[in-house]
Amino acid sequence: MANEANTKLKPLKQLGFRLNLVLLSVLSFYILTTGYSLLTLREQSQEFDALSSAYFDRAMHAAELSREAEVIASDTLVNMLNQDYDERYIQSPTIGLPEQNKNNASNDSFERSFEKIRKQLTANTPQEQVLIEKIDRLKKPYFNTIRTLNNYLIEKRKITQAQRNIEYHLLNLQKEIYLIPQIPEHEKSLIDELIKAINLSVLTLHSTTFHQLITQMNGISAFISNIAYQDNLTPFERKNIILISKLSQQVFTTTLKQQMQHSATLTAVNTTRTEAKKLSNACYKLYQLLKQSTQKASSEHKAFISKVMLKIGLFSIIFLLLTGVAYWFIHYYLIRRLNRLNRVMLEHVKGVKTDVPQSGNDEIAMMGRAFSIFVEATNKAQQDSLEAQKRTEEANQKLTQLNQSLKKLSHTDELTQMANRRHFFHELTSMWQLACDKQINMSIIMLDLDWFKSFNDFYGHQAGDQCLFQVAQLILTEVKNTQGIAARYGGEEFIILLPYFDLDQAVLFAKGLQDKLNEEKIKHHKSPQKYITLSQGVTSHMPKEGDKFDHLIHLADQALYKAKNNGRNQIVAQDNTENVSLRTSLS
Ligand SMILES: Nc1nc2c(ncn2[C@@H]2O[C@H](COP(=O)(O)OP(=O)(O)OP(=O)(O)O)[C@@H](O)[C@H]2O)c(=O)[nH]1
Repeated sequence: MANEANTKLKPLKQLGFRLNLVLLSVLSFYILTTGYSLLTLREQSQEFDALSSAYFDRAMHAAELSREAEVIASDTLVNMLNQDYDERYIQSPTIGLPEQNKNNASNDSFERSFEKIRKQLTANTPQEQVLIEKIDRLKKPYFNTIRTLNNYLIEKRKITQAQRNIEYHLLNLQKEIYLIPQIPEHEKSLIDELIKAINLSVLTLHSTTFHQLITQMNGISAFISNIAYQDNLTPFERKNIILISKLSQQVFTTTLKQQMQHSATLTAVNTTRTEAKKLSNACYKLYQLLKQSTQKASSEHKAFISKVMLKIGLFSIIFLLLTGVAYWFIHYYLIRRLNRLNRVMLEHVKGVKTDVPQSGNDEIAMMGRAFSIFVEATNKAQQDSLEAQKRTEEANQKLTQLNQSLKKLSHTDELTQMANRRHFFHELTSMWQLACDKQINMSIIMLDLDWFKSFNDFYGHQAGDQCLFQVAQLILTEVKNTQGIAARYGGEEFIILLPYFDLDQAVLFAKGLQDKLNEEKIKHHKSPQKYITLSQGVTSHMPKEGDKFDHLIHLADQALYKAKNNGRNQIVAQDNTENVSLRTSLS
C-alpha cells in the first residue's frame, strides 16, 4: 500500500508538473512585463504625439503668420483696386467718406489677428528666438506701411470725391447749355466751343499722366481764350465761361493732386509688398524651422519606437526560444530520464528485471548507477539467500538423514542390523499397552545360539560375527511377515515379540525358524550336530491392565534356560503359570 501511494503521485507533487508550473509562471511574468512595456511605450508615443501636435501647431501658427502677412498685403491691394474700380466705373457723387473708418477698422482687425497668432508662438530654441524677434521687428514697419497706405487710399478717395463733384458741376453746366432753347446762328460756334471746353475738362479729370494733364489743360485754355476774347458775349455766356474757367482750374489742381497721390500710393503699395515679403519670409523661415524640428523629432521618435519595438521583438523571440530550449532540456534531460528511472525502479520492485539506465555523467546517471549497484547487491543478496536457503535445506536434509541414521543406529544393532534391546523394549512398551487395551495375545521367543563359544574359538571371532549376522537375517526374514519385532538381546542371544500369536502359534513360528536355520546348515565343527543350532524359550500371554511384560520375558528366559539345560537345539514353551507346556528337541 505504501509503495502504491508512493508510485501514484498527485499531479501537484510531480516534478514535471511543478517545472511546467514554474515555466508557465516565468512565461506569464514575461508576457505581463512585455505587455506593460508596450503599454508604457504606447503611452509615451501618445505623449509624444501630443507634444508633436504642439510642435505642429506652432509650425502651423508660423505658417498662419506668413499667410496673414500675405493676406493683409493682398487685402490692402484689393482695397486699392476696389477703390480704383469705384473711381472708374461708379460716377455717383454720393459715395462718401465713411470708407475711412472701414479701412482703419479692417487694418486694426488684421493687426489684432496677426498679434493673436503671434502670441501663440513661443521660442524653444535660440534659433527660433532669433526668428521670432525678427518677426517682431518687421511687423511694426509692416503695419506702419499698411496704415500709411490706408491713409493714402483715404486721401485719394477724398480727391476722387472732389473730382466727381467737379465732374458733376461740369456735366450740369453742359446740360444747362444744351437746354438753351433758341440759340442764334452766330452763337452756335461759341456754344460748341463751350461744350468742347466742358468735355475736355471732364476728360482731363481722368487723365492718368502729367503730360496728358498739361496737354489737355492747354486745350481747355485755348477753348476758353477763343471764347473769352469775343465781343458779343451774353451775360449768361460770360458767367458760364468764368464758371468753366474756374472749374477747369479746379480740374487741374485736383487731377494733379490725384496723380501725385496715386504715385505716392503706388510707392506705399510697393513698400507694403516689400515689408510683407520680409515679414512673410521671416514667418515662413520660422515655419520651416518649426516644421523641420517637428519632422525631425517625429522621425526620431518613430525611429526610437521602432528600435524599442524591434528590441522587444528580438528579446521576445530570444526569450521564447530560450524558454523552449529550457523546457526541452528539462523535459529531455531531467523529467524523461527521471520518469524512466522511476519506471525501471518500479519494474524492479515488481520483480521485472529491466536494464537500469546509466548513460551520462550527471546526477541522474549517478542515481542510475547507484540504483544499478543496489540492484546488483540485492540480486546477489537474493542469490546468496537462495543458495544459503538451499544449503540450509540440504543441511536440514542431511541432518534429517543423519537423525534418521542416528535414530536407526540408536535403534539398531550394528553387527546384526536388527533392532537393539533398547528399541525392542520401547516397542514392547507401546505394544503391551495396546495388548492390554485390546486384549491381544503377546508371545515372546528368546533364542540363543548353541555352543557359540567353541564356534568363536574354532572359527575365529570374525567368523562368529558373520554367523551372528547370518542368523539375524534369517530371523528378520521370518519376522517380516508378522506384525512382530525381532532384536538382538545380547551376545549370541535374540528375542522376538509376536503380537496376536498365542503360545501354539509362537511355538509353531519357533519351529519354522528352527527349520530354516537347519536348512542353512551353518557349519559348526565343535557342535554335536556339526551345524549351528538354536535353543528357544517360548511364552505367551494376553495381558490385562496392570500386567507387566517383564514377567513374560522372565518366563521366556526361564524357558530358554530350560532348553539349554535339556540339551540345547530345542524349543521350550511355557505359559504364564510357569508350567512348561511344550518341549521340542530337534536333534
Ligand atoms: N564372535 C562373537 N562372539 C560373541 C559375541 N558375543 C558373545 N560372544 C561369544 O559367545 C560365547 C558365549 O559363550 P557361552 O556363554 O559360554 O555359551 P556357549 O558357548 O554358546 O554355550 P551354551 O550357550 O551353553 O551352549 C562367548 O565365547 C562370547 O565370547 C559376539 O558379538 N561375537
